[in-house]
Amino acid sequence: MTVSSDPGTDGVITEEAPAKLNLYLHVLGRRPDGYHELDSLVAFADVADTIGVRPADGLSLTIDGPFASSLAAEPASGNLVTRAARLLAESVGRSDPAVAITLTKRLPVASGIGGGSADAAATLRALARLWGLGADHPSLGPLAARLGADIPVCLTGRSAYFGGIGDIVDPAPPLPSCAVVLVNPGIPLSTPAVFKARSGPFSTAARLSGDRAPTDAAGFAGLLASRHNDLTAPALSLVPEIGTVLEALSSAPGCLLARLSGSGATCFALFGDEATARAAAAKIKAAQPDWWVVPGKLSA
Ligand SMILES: C[C@@](CO)(OP(=O)(O)O)[C@H](O)COP(=O)(O)OP(=O)(O)OC[C@H]1O[C@@H](n2ccc(N)nc2=O)[C@H](O)[C@@H]1O
Ligand SMILES: Nc1ncnc2c1ncn2[C@@H]1O[C@H](COP(=O)(O)OP(=O)(O)O)[C@@H](O)[C@H]1O
Repeated sequence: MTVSSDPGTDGVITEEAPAKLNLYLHVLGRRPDGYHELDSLVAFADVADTIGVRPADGLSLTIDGPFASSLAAEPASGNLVTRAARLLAESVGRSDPAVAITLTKRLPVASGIGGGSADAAATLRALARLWGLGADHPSLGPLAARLGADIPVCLTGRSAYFGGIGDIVDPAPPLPSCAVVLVNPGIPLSTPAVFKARSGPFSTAARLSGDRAPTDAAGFAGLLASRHNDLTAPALSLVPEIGTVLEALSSAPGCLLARLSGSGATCFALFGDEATARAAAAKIKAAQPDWWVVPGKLSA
């Protein structure tokens, strides 16, 4: 996780909020409360929103960046960033968060890469630094879980398995260096709607055996190929364009694996090196100028 010096000369503390990718996602069952039990290997890409915090008279949130307009219609009080700030302030006995927060929104909203969850986790980390609480303050984990199923894994920012409904986070073995391309067709997809559209039998858990992942991207993609994302069929039923995105990624030269992330509609493909990923991204963007197409790499 990249962080700025602590704090910057302008008094702002920044934290990156990277895109989460579900390298595989198996749905194991449905609990009586409607939540689903999951088994997923989660990794992060070097494509991120940025959170900045600085002391102020009261709590405020300013959103900029290419996807700021996607959040313009929602009240700032409902944003996961301000909810995270209020909850952390309450839990450490601060009556008011008294911080000005800036969110630079580069990740598409409601797109299966956990941008909102990453923003909330980055806010918790930034405020823990601003308030001198320490990165392992005992309030952070429980607060993350209260804010959303994906947020505990985003708090660590490292590749991990998640189990339970996303609240059980276990370290994953070191992943090989992999280049990626992320593609979103510009259609938001609601996570509850996708879970609701899921049908059919449940899967079994499929963690990689042993404590090692292959050391090369091709071997790793081969292991992932025998796993899947169980939300692909319901997501496709709601947004058929996902099929076009997966085809564009799969047919790109050098693509090792193309898959939907989370509940979609963002898809990713793995490549052995960054030059090949950049070439694939340029070709897809030229054919589909309205899509969000970003090359990058998986973080360690
Ligand atoms: C599906 C995943 C996979 O990583 O990612 P996204 O597609 O959202 O990025 C996550 O589990 C999403 O986590 P998150 O987006 O935090 O979900 P939450 O806000 O807690 O839940 C939103 C809704 O999704 C459904 N939900 C979520 C998680 C889960 N394990 N089972 C569910 O059934 C429930 O209907 C819930 O009300
Ligand atoms: N900071 C935020 N960024 C994105 N979405 C947010 C944020 N705060 C609240 N939300 C809400 O969370 C929903 C899910 O957003 P997001 O995390 O981008 O999607 P996903 O869970 O599919 O990866 C959005 O539709 C929006 O209403």
